[in-house]
Amino acid sequence: MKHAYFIAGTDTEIGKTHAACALLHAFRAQGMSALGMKPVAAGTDAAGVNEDVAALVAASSLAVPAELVNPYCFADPIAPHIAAREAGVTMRAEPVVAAFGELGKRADVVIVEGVGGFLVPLADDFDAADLAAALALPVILVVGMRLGCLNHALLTQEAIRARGLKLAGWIANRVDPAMRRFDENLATLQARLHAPLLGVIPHGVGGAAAAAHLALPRD
Ligand SMILES: Nc1ncnc2c1ncn2[C@@H]1O[C@H](COP(=O)(O)OP(=O)(O)OP(=O)(O)O)[C@@H](O)[C@H]1O
Ligand SMILES: C[C@H](N)[C@H](N)CCCCCC(=O)O
Ligand SMILES: [Mg+2]
Repeated sequence: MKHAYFIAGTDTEIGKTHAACALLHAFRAQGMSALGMKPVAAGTDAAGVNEDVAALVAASSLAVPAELVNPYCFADPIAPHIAAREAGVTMRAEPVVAAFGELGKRADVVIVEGVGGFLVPLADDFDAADLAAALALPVILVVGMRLGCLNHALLTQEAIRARGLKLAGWIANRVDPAMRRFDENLATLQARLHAPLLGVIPHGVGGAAAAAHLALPRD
């Protein structure tokens, strides 16, 4: 494995999966093999499929066992620690770290999507930030560009730093095409986030087309 990143977001439903898939395509376009991972997923369809996992698998260049891509999956689209408690499961870092290690043996790049926002609880004394720390990964922050994102992005930057993790870059994802003062908001984030802007993903652009809007992180 040459590169691996933890994809954090300013919130749930702001484009972590969308950006993670774009990054997988961007690395693949450089001739690297790339795998997506979703350690914790909440919400499945009638066939038991989680749409984030399906999207990451579709954007990956290799087929690997599902339990490596997604060690923890719950049916209900609710806060994952609640879904886990109801299922009688106590989530821990170790199975995720082990699965991540296996993925790393098979691909040049592993892109790990978090769950919800950066501090989402996973168990009584364990949250998504702990998971990123256990994996010891640099973080790429996806900012869902809409009113309110400045505060969410800056809080997340502080939380990443507080866990001793590196913010390797950030992606501005245009979830709200009608966001007012987009350019000024983008400039505000560029001034206050201490990491390179990897790109702006336009609204309605995904997959390989979105990859064309991204620069790969330097490290
Ligand atoms: N740039 C974009 N243009 C249009 N739609 C987008 C864009 N980015 C994300 N979306 C849509 O917004 C929704 C949320 O995106 P996505 O599933 O990637 O969010 P997420 O942060 O991964 O959410 P979760 O916390 O559930 O994992 C999806 O329907 C997705 O298709
Ligand atoms: C179900 C959803 N799409 C995500 N998988 C989980 C989001 C958890 C958010 C918890 C919270 O911060 O309130
Ligand atoms: Mg997602």
